[in-house]
Amino acid sequence: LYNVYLHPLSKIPGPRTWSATRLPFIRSLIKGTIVHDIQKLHRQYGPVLRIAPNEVTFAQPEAWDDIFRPPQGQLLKDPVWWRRPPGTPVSLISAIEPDEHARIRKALAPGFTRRALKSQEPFIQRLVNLLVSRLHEQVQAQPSGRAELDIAPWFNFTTFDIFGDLGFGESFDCLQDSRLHPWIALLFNSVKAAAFVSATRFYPAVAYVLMKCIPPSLKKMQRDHFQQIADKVQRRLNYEMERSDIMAHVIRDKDGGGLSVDEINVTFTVLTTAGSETTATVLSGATNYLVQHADKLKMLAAEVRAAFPRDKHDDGMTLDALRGLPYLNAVVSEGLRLCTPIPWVLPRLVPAGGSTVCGVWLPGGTPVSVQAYAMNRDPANFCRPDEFLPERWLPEARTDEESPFFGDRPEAMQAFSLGVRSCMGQHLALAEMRLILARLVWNFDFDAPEDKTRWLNWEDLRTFLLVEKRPIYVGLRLRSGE
Ligand code: HEM
Repeated sequence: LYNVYLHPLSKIPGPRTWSATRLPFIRSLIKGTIVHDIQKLHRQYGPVLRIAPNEVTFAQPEAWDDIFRPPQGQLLKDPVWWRRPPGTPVSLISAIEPDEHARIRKALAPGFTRRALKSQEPFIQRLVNLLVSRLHEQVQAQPSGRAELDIAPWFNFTTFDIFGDLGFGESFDCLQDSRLHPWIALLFNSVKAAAFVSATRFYPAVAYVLMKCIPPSLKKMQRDHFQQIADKVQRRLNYEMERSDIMAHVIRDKDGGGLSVDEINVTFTVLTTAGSETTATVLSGATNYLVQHADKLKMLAAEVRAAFPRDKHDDGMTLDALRGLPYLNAVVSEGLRLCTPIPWVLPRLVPAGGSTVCGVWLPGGTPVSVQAYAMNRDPANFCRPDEFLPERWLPEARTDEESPFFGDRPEAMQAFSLGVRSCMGQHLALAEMRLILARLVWNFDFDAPEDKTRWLNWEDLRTFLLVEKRPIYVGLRLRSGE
């Protein structure tokens, strides 16, 4: 009764059950329906929504600035989600205190600039070449000349291999072996459990008991999982030759008092997932939409093939050259909008003394978050929001008043977030997505599965901190005439 009627947040719209206790939120988190449940609640209650007794979430473009780059200084991450077990080293992602975060980010930053990306390009190109050859083999193994396969793992193979190469100087060899490295397989298998463990954090006593109940074999598995990355880091640190990868900058900075080996280990463990699974999700989602929208796929293939004529090999597709293709960029942006891999950016805390977010005054200590999924699919921000329409991102949609997308609010979509904690890997992610999509449509003719029961509806996927994995079947044959 206190929470519903007397709490300082009692005037914020939201369902009574969610305002009264944290339990409906937790149920939704464990079921994997949190993103969709909150989207429905936003439709019903508006862009400012109370989703727990003490927490408010926003689906309004202004929330990006108010939460992630307010003029009075950054709002800190909510420790409920990021608290580390005592004695464990801090990583870039778990660092809450601004000075500590800035120190780690500064050590990593030189490895993520546009200039650094240019020197990393040969590593990326080599692995995307390998992806194309592997898919060639899949097609050639079919007497009909058409392979129908689940493309999602192939994107994971490629993005994890790329991060492995750029981060540790050795790829995970997923493309080489055409299978997920056991480290990644275990990561995917533990995602649901991770959502469950996160849910217990709201009840420290439950979390304590749960941690005590974890069998020693599982704890060992967790230690071994971490150790594999620590071993990779160690091998890279011992590497004698100069290599223009992400770690090279960290090593240079280490001698100048940068990160400790423990901090490198934990930071690169989280980076492996942050830098690979995210990009693979968007690539899977965009490809899923493309094969189900043959007209858009045709336009993309036409643009890429015209820019890189057939008499030249597709090796000429440099990252720089691809940056200038408008339809390719539009497809990537539409993929980021509809299949955003971080559909709900975890909460920040309103500073002591309280503050105003989207015109609503909130007491100090209130967790506030942004619902990217709800915002990206809100008709107030995007015309025909649930449809895959890359045209909305073309430059003419901004200038032509007749365009149905003239009234879109592109600033509502901030897939990489904003401010001092925005995504460090956005140049790399965009480059990978452009290159992989372009190389695929240049080399292959894609289509949707003949059996419609194999079509995936992206909205059906659940979210357990990461977006659920399901097969994305596509048909592919060698580009016609070859
Ligand atoms: C399509 C792909 C990607 C998307 C949509 C994406 C999105 C995001 C978002 C929304 C955040 C902010 C999270 C928060 O504040 O809670 C973030 C943070 C971050 N991302 Fe990405 N990301 C992508 C790919 C990558 C890649 C390829 C890398 C690096 C290899 C990367 C590295 C990072 C890092 C290091 C942070 C933490 C920054 C900090 O706390 O200072 N991301 N990303």
